[in-house]
Amino acid sequence: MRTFDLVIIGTGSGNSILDPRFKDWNVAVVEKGTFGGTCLNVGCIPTKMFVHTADLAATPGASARLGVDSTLDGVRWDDIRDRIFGRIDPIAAGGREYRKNHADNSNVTVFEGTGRFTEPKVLEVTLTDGTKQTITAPKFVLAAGGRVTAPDVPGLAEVGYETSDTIMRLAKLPKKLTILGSGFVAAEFAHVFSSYGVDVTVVARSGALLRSEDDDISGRFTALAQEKWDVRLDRKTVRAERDGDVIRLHLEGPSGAETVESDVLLVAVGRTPNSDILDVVAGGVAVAPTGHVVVDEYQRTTVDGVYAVGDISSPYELKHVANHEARIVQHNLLHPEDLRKADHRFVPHAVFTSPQIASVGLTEREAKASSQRYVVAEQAYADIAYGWAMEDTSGFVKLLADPASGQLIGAHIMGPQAASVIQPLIQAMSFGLRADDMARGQYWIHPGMPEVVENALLKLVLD
Ligand SMILES: Cc1cc2nc3c(=O)[nH]c(=O)nc-3n(C[C@H](O)[C@H](O)[C@H](O)COP(=O)(O)OP(=O)(O)OC[C@H]3O[C@@H](n4cnc5c(N)ncnc54)[C@H](O)[C@@H]3O)c2cc1C
Ligand SMILES: NC(=O)c1ccc[n+]([C@@H]2O[C@H](COP(=O)([O-])OP(=O)(O)OC[C@H]3O[C@@H](n4cnc5c(N)ncnc54)[C@H](O)[C@@H]3O)[C@@H](O)[C@H]2O)c1
Repeated sequence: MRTFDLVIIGTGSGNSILDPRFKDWNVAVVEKGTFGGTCLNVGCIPTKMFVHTADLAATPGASARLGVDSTLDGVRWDDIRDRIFGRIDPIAAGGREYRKNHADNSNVTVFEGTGRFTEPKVLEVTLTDGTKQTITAPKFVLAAGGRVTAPDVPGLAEVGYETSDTIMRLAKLPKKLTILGSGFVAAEFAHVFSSYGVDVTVVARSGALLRSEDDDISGRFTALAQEKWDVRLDRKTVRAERDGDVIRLHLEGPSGAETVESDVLLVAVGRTPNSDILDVVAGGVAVAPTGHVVVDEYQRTTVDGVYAVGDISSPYELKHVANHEARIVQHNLLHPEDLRKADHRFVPHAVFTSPQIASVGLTEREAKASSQRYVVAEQAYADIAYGWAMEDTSGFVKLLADPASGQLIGAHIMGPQAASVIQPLIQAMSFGLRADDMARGQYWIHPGMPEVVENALLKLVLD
């Protein structure tokens, strides 16, 4: 058994923990897949590169009503795909090379294989050549992320479906794509592929897309989606079958039995933490019923010296959360006498679909359920100067605030650049700025998009 000072499992957010301050630590890094993890290789980065090209491809369709006539001559899938991964793959390879062979990392040993705990702080790694190595350390960081799941639908495993891990590398663009699921991945890839001219069907088991968003966002997004995609709501997927090049889903819905056919099926029904593959329970680490490793506010697991970060322990499953937690663990490893807490008070997210969506804090549904007093204000993009100039028809900001304290408790935006427009609201919530002070205590550039936030703030009726 080899002994290290620190073992890091997973090279997504885990890889960012090491810096020159660890130069005197004898560190083992364990990775079973591609260096860099989900966000770099199959998540945030490539998806947003596809979304950018989708936004470009969608422009001719949106600009004619403003008097700018252009046509989309075509989408060169092979070129888009190869350009994107031609930029990403070398970063992953470079990250691996740096950790394995660069002089900066002479204190780091990379184990390429799958780690599995056999007892507390003892990890057996099955290397890619099939051999096994056992390693131990007083400190561990569990950063093994999560993986795509699939529902238990008869025939599904046999039809050859895609997931977010595989769909971006398709050999050719499909004519017809069915997406099973109606969350983040579904909304983003429906936008990408429909903008490229693919005929998209979205199968949702509930009555709305993105239903964990505020009901106004989810409702309006679903209505817009129904204009662009074949949206099947309240559908149970009963069976899947392949018939030559066609994948057929048998559904049951409000009007009875129906089928949907396509040449590619994307399954996008969520992810599960990799705590089972890692057998953290054998390592003495407690796991929640969701499969997430249990951590305290310092990102400590139930085993002394063992920390966890990112999707393996976080219900948010977002890269900015994993990054924040990695910085907290980095500090806590280096300064055990001065531990820092992770801050999960106001975790925002954005869905890079069309229109873009961003949100932070409570939805109105959650505010109602919490029985706290709240006031609501809404502002349409169309009624601020820039949104009016763009002739935006669907975008809006919805704010919830506590009228007694003046504090914002939730912000929900659908519309152009929502992921950027929301940032001052995240800042206000994080630093406790009152909504009225925020509106009146600063200039808002005219005519800038953030005026939609200013006007929503001004509409809040506080005590
Ligand atoms: C399609 C898609 C788009 C996304 N877009 C966004 C976005 O726009 N914004 C955003 O904030 N988030 C986004 N996310 C979520 C984001 O990618 C994740 O939250 C983030 O990557 C999690 O990082 P992590 O370090 O926890 O895990 P990962 O990056 O998944 O890293 C875990 C690593 O551990 C390795 N590993 C697992 N088990 C073992 C084992 N037993 N032994 C050795 N190694 C192991 C894995 O191979 C992997 O490399 C997206 C996710 C997906 C799937
Ligand atoms: N922009 C971003 O930040 C971004 C983008 C993509 C993915 N992600 C992350 O990746 C994770 C995975 O994304 P996702 O879209 O797969 O998950 P999700 O949790 O966002 O959505 C899953 C969807 O599948 C549906 N579903 C679940 N079980 C089902 C079943 N048996 N049959 C039919 N539908 C079912 C759910 O109702 C939900 O609509 C998310 O949690 C998210 O945090 C983030």
